[in-house]
Amino acid sequence: MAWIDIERLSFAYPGQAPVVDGVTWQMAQGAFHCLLGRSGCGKTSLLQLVAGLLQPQAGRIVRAGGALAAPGPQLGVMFQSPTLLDWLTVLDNVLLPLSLQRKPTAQDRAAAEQLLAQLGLAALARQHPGQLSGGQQSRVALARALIREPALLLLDEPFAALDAITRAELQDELLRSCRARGTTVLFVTHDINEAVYLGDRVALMHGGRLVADMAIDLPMPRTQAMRHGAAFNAYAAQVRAAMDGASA
Ligand SMILES: Nc1ncnc2c1ncn2[C@@H]1O[C@H](COP(=O)(O)OP(=O)(O)OP(=O)(O)O)[C@@H](O)[C@H]1O
Repeated sequence: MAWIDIERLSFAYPGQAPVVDGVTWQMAQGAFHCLLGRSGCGKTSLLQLVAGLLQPQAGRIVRAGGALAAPGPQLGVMFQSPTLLDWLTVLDNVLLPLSLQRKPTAQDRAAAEQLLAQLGLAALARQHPGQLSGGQQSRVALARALIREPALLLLDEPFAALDAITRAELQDELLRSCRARGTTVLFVTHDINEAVYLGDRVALMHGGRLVADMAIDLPMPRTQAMRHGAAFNAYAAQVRAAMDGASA
């Protein structure tokens, strides 16, 4: 059974045609699902529906693991812009989802320090976000999304603004973190190579509809060398063809 079962979901902004139009989609627990599509096809709107930040006009989302609050302890969210608070230290930014609800404990602080260390930021814990590079800020935002060990992680083009090398590093760190915790991931991107590298499955959206949901059967863990291999390129070509077919 699917962990998240999206049934004939539709959503329109007031006075407009639907931007999510009868989407049916199953997400398996612990799997990395990429949602790929051209700009404006409705990816962010669908992610916000899954997050509970928008309410559908038709259809429903059934969650086998119980209702997910938005944003609650079971749900982590990360957007393209890191949206860190500059008056807080890096460590306190990571602890923010906890400190909005209660006073962080010594154990919470140790967990945050450990996450920062895993993401190569141990030395920057007492700095403020304005003193960090864009890639370092994205790492802090990723640590903040992971601090409550959410069952479901929703990411909306989180690495789109980064240079290619930093982006590749963060993709590997994200995969490692999510595999280690068994996190279910919905990752929105418009980059075919990113979707194929990260995804167990790549779902394709076009004009508000989900037009394909393809399995990517590449070995785990992914390695950067795979990007140059025949299997990776065959999947990228398959996804590209499906995108071209959808817009033909
Ligand atoms: N708050 C809003 N009010 C009205 N229309 C909106 C709003 N947000 C998005 N839209 C419109 O809904 C459509 C889908 O937008 P959405 O952000 O979901 O697409 P997307 O696939 O995520 O695009 P991108 O890749 O450019 O972020 C677009 O035509 C957009 O202009």
